Amino acid sequence: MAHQGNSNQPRQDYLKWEDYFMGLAGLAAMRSKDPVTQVGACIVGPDNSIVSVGYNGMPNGDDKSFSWGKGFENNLENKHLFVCHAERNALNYARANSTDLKLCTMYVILYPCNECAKAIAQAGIKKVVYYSNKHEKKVETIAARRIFENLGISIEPYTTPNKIIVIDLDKINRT
Ligand SMILES: O=c1ccn([C@H]2C[C@H](O)[C@@H](COP(=O)(O)O)O2)c(=O)[nH]1
Ligand SMILES: [Zn+2]
Repeated sequence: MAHQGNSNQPRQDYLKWEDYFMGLAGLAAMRSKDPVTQVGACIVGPDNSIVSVGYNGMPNGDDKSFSWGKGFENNLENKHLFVCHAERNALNYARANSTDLKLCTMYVILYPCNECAKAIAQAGIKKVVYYSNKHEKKVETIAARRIFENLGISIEPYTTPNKIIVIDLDKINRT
């Protein structure tokens, strides 16, 4: 029997495309400084090329002038009025590179809010795959769903059972 390392067969447990793209969105989310909800988005071209990634963060990464709090009576102490959403950051980066997004798909960790849904629609993206819908009862999410439905933008949950993707950087040294 051939030693595994000498096999002439391709690996079978390689990362499938959907897992790769959602994994990249998850990796981008790990850059977020939001203490509660870290969101990442990955925009993918029709040829499976990575067009852009983004995550939620304060404008220009300024964490000193803005609070990451929420639930404060004074809305100006809450993060929500200030934080730039992952989807918008990914769209802005793609636009800065003049990419036509019409045939692209967006993979995103959280179901987009209404503002992101509008930006996705304006960019011409026709397919969105999301991981969590933990804010599904919020009016922003309900409005987003209406935008997607009315404009015929496909919004699908990520269904792959692969919820944990381990990145073992040192594996290369053991094989
Ligand atoms: O479409 C969206 C919606 C939300 N976000 C970001 C904005 C905030 O940083 C968090 C939400 O915080 P909660 O504590 O869960 O209210 O998610 C986003 O990037 N994209
Ligand atoms: Zn949003």
